[in-house]
Amino acid sequence: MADVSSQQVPHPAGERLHEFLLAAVRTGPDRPAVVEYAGPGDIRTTSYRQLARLAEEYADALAGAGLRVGDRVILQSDTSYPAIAMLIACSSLGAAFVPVGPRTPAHRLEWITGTVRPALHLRAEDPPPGHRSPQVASGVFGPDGIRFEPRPATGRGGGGWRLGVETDPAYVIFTSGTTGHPKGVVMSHRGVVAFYRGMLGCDLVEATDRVATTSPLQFDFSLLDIGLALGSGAAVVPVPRALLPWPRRFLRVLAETAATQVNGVPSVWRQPLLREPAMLAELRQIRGVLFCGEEFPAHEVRRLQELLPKARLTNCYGSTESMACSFAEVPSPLPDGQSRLPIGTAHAGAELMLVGEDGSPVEGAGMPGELHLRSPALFLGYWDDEPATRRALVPDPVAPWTGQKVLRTGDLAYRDDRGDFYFCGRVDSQVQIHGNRVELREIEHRLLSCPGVANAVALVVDDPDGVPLLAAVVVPDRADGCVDDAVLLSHCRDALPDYMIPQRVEVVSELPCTQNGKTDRKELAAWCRTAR
Ligand SMILES: Nc1ncnc2c1ncn2[C@@H]1O[C@H](COS(=O)(=O)NC(=O)C[C@H](N)c2ccccc2)[C@@H](O)[C@H]1O
Repeated sequence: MADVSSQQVPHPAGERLHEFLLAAVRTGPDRPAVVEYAGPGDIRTTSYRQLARLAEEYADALAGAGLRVGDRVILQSDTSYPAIAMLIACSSLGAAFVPVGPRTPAHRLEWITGTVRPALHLRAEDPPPGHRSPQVASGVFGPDGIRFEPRPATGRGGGGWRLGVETDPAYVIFTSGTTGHPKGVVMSHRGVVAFYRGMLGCDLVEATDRVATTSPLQFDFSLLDIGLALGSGAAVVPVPRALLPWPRRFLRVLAETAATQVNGVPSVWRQPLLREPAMLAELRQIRGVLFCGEEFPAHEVRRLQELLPKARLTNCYGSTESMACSFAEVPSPLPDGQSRLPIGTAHAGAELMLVGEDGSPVEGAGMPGELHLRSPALFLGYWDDEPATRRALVPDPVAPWTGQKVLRTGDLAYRDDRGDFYFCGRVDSQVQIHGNRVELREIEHRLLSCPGVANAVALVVDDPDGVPLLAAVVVPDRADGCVDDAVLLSHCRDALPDYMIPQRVEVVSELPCTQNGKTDRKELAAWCRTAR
């Protein structure tokens, strides 16, 4: 029986993900590890002992199916008790899990599968119809085990026996890429555990807490939530994603599961604040709210503080290449004149620094520069993409001779006179849509591949309520000047996740250009604001 719990002495090669996540089995085996909302009045609690046991059952079945150190496993599921047990099982066998959403478009799943060449594609029970590569063994998993379809050959040939060590990949998360395809962020056990250790130093959560997670498994925010809860001996509360668009149902989940910490991108709060303030104010058990992925508008922060005066708000900043790196407590109440939240400074064990265009450190308060992160939690690199990796992991600008690499975040920021950083934009065309990282060029690649489109630009414009939305401006290649919106959007849906589908399409005869002939995106954005 594979032993994935932490009863064994931590692995001589260093602590790995499964040992970190199950450490609480030793101190509180019967404490709640996962609290699931199965419907009104139907709350299902799983203990650390039960979680460890299911992970062991999965690990045995996977080992019996021939899974080995270094293999990859596509894990297609929402965040759930079985999914958490499965990622623990993969970690215990030294296999890297690749989380993807249940409704990942076929093109995207096919591309990810062809890129990471997984040994196994595992889907949560009752999966929606989706892409399955005939070359890849697959299975369906749930609380009762794994059902392989067909059972993959055991004892696969080639590649010798390897020992799992902490510098091995723990997971690969695919995020938007500028080449028109997503890029795989490879995170090691050492990196993710180092981040978790730094995060626990912020004392955000206690063992009696229940941490509601609202992010999909393929967004590393969910992995932060799982590590924050389980690393603290607390419980994870997966909020069913189908309920998030319905504020009353979302808040009912928080009430019935007695969630005390609620984590999510800022936009999860937009509708509850607008439509159910009274119901939100009744959730007095909530003592912490953590958000990340994009800026939380100050007026919404103030409204949330009014409704949940006891809750500590934490602005978490970072990128998937280090999971995150800073946790700034929001002043309560947010001072009237303050329109922007600080992202603070790096968590214990890491350092954020500003670098100017000339490559030298920027020290003074108020001076903008590009954030660089020096940390043991940095990713290993982008999957099979050395050039992109070299652009992201660069020599330490302060001491390039050491060989140490630091993460070049692409984020612009400045320090205030207390030394706290404030995010102030990007150096490229990456944007955040409801907390999701989006390379506009990936959308443009897809738009341009649609028959009938001669040119296309994707951009973010604010709707009349000031909410950012994704717009596509296309130039048809036909003399009749028409592009069928429905055809264009269907073409996008075949390859892009839902948050990357343009919410507005404008057809123009030509794109405005700057003097040097580049598309004038500022002019285009201004035109979009007036075009409706
Ligand atoms: N608090 C912020 N204010 C303002 N802009 C931000 C902020 N957090 C990110 N961002 C932006 O989002 C980019 C990272 O995008 S991402 O790689 O998809 N990762 C995320 O958004 C989530 C990130 N991995 C994470 C996961 C779990 C907890 C915290 C952070 C950053 O480079 C920033 O541009």
